Amino acid sequence: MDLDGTLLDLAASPDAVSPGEGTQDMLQTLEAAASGALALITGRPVAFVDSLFPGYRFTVAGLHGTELRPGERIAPPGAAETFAGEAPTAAFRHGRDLVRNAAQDLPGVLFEDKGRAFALHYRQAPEHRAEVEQIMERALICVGDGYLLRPGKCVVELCPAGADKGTAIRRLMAEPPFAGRIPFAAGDDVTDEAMFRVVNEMNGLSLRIGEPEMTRDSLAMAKLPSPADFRTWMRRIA
Ligand SMILES: O=P(O)(O)OC[C@H]1O[C@H](O[C@H]2O[C@H](CO)[C@@H](O)[C@H](O)[C@H]2O)[C@H](O)[C@@H](O)[C@@H]1O
Repeated sequence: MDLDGTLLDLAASPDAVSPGEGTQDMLQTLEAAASGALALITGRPVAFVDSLFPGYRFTVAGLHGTELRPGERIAPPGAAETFAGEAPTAAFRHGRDLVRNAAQDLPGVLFEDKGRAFALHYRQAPEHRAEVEQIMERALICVGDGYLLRPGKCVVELCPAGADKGTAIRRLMAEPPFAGRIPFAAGDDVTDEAMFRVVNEMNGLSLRIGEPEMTRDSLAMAKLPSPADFRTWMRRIA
């Protein structure tokens, strides 16, 4: 499942999210019931996800599938390294610094450094959307080949190309304990549609979270209006 807007309520800034009481226990219960076949598939870095769930490592596909780290139920702590792809190039670091500096001139626009990716958020300053898009388009030219822009909810991200949430599902489904199961994927954003496409191809179940006007064109076969509804449903299953 996806995190922001699916399991977690959306917040004003990237750092202001919290899983809320009981969510970690619920996920661990579901993970145990599925013999470890539960993964968090997110645009966040793996390290940020770990910080949300202290003392426990879930299986996480981070940075839209760029990073992959098996959880402690399927690989003991210490044994499970994060696969993170290529290290950032000098051009990437230069592009990132340009964007960080440009954000300082736009009140309410937030820069998020995610290691091998970065994002510019305009949730608190929607009037700057066009400038944010232009800054990120210039950054893409600056970092060169091997990267792409991902527009999301009040955000534009610059990420390594070559992976998305659909490729993350394929990689997970090729290995135990996921292999041979019917996949279920839940998400709330355009970047989650890649997961739904793959899960639907595998005759699995796909669920998009969001109000009906936002989810009308989704590939997902089922819809729920909010993260709170999703958590209630997951708790019932747990
Ligand atoms: O794939 P996800 O787990 O859904 O992550 C997508 C991006 O989510 C975060 O941004 C979004 O959530 C913020 C906190 O609620 C919100 O302020 C922002 O407007 C949303 O776009 C995160 O900051 C990004 O790094 C993720 O890629």
